[in-house]
Amino acid sequence: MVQYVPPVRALAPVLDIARWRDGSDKPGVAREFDRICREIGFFYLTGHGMAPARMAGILREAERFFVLPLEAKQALHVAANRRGYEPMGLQSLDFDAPPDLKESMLIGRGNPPDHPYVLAGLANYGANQWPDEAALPGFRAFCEGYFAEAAEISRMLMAIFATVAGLPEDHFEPMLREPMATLRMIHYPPQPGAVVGNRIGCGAHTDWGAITLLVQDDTGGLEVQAASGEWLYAEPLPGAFVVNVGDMMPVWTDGAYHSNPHRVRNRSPERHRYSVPFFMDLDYFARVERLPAFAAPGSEARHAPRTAGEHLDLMYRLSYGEG
Ligand SMILES: O=C(O)CCC(=O)C(=O)O
Ligand SMILES: [Fe+2]
Repeated sequence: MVQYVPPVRALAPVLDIARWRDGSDKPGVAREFDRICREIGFFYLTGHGMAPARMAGILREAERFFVLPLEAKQALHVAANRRGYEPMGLQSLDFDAPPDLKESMLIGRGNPPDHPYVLAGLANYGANQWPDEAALPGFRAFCEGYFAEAAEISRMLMAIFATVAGLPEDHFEPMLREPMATLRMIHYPPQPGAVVGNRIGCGAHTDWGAITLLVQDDTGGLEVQAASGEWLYAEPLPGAFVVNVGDMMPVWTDGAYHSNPHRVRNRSPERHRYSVPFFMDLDYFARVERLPAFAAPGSEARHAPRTAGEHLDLMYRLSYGEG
């Protein structure tokens, strides 16, 4: 358990990918991505192309969802495939800390029931649980549109990473064809005053996949731990996503990139905080191991190879106390 001590300064790096998107300086953007990720696996992403209205819109949809009566949300109670509504207090992202002060709505790609991964009973695939259209008009369509664009931006970041590693831009595509991608809408009630019993909005954790794209409202509260051990505020930057690399990156890069611990405390005395991370996790069966570009000659890999799905399953079980 990570004992809560407030941060000391602010997260700084900004990666602008406009020159990747228009093709004017792909190598320059790849170099900048690499430079930042070697320093800290967390940065603000600009030049990504998502309209501000869509970024604001997904936060608005999250708020519309969470203000529904509890019974309406409970009717969508999270299923074994990890899609649906997760009430307050179910998960401890810092595994042996008290449960997180948050409620969530988990949305995936909505694979059909005859999809082989759904038939095989793999979590993170399969049907979503949507509220009634009458109760929340437009919610589903908006979420699906956001999901598709967030996935595209994540794929672009993976193409940038492939370039850094001296690989073709589409190197990771086979691992992203059937991704365990998840949109998690989150509501954090206000938590003013001192932290009691080390219980906060979400406990210190790393993300478990490849890359995460986060949109947060202007309440603030996200905190990131640098490799030095120092905690940093990752306050919202208008128009930017907060992007972080997940646990697969240190494996690919032999520890050159950090999957930094982070946590949330909504310090506001009265404001409810809404945030929406989009987790771009790989295909369940993707095997992740050190890439040649990151292997010093004759050295042993620092991190054992792993299967993306097994890692995710283990982390889910630990964070829900099913360890
Ligand atoms: O709400 C946030 O700002 C971050 C949430 C987060 O880190 C997570 O759900 O993994
Ligand atoms: Fe996270």
